[in-house]
Amino acid sequence: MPADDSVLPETKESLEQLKLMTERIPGMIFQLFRSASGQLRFPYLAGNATLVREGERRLLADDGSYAFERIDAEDFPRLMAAIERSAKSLTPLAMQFQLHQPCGEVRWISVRAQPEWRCGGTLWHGLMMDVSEQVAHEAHLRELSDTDELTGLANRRKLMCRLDEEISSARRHGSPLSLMLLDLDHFKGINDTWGHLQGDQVLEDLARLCQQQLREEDISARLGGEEFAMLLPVTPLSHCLPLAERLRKAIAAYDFGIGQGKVTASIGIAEYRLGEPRDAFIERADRGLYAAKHQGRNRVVSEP
Ligand SMILES: Nc1nc2c(ncn2[C@@H]2O[C@H](COP(=O)(O)OP(=O)(O)OP(=O)(O)O)[C@@H](O)[C@H]2O)c(=O)[nH]1
Repeated sequence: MPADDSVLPETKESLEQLKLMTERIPGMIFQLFRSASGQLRFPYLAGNATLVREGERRLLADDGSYAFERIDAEDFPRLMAAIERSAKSLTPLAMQFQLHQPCGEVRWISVRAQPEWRCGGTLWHGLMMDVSEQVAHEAHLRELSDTDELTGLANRRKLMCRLDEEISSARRHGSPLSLMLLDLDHFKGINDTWGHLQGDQVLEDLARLCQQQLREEDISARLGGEEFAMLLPVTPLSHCLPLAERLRKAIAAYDFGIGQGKVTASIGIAEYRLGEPRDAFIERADRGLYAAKHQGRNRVVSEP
C-alpha cells in the first residue's frame, strides 16, 4: 500500500506510539456498540492479546456474541443487566466477571466503560483489565481474616457472618437451626500441669474432633480461648442434642496426649426461634453452657 502523504509525520509518529502503547498495556481498550435491536459488537478492540486473540478481533467487530459466550454462566445475567442499566441511564458500566479462556483457564476481568447514544444505539468506550491475581489475593486475605490461626477453624467474625446468613435462611424457609457452644472444662489446669504448648495441641485436636463428628455443612468455629461454637443448619434441637452428646462422649474418650478422660467439655445448645434476634439466640445457648458448668461440667444442657 502506498504511504499516505496527507498524514503529517508527527501525526504518523503519535499514531505509531499509540499503537505500540495499546499493544502493551496490561488490559484492553474497546468500544462496544449495542444496536436498537440489542445486537452487540466490538467496533474497536486493542491491547493485551491474551484476552482476545488477533483473529477474534475481526470476528468481534461484526458480532460480539463470541466473546459473551465465554463469560461464566453465573456472571452472564449480571453483566447483561448491568449493560441494560448503563444503556438506559447512560451511567458508566462497572463490573467484574469471569471469562473462560479457550485453553480452559478462567480469568477474572474488570470492566469500566462510559456509554453514549450513537447511531440509534449505545456506544461504550471502555477498558478491561485482567484482575485475576488481585481477586485471588483478596480471597486469600479474606480467608486469613476469617480463620482462627491456631486451629484453622472459622473465627468469631466468620461465625457471626454465617450465623446471620443461616438465620435469614431459616426465616425464609422456616427451616430449623441449632447452635452448640462448647467450653473445655478446667482448661487452666491442663495448661498449668502440661504446659501451654500441650494446651495448644489439645485445642488443635479438639478442632479436628469437632469437624469429624459433624456434617460437612455444619460450621465449627473457635470463638477464642477454649470456647468453640458449632452451627447446625436444618437441624432441630431433637437432632442437635444426640449430636452434642456424641461429641461430648468422643472428647471424654479421646486421648489428647495426656491420657484418656483428662479432657472434658461442657456444651450448651439452643434451637433458633423465628423472629429472635441473633444475640438472644446465642445467649440462650450460652445459658445452657453456663448451666452445664454449674451442674458439674462434662455434660450437655439445653436452656429454653
Ligand atoms: N494453651 C492455650 N491456652 C489458652 C488459650 N486461650 C486461652 N487459654 C487458657 O484457657 C484457660 C481458661 O481458663 P478459665 O477461663 O479459668 O476456664 P477453665 O479453667 O477451663 O475452667 P471452666 O471453664 O470453668 O471449666 C486460661 O488459663 C487461658 O490462659 C490458647 O490459645 N492456648
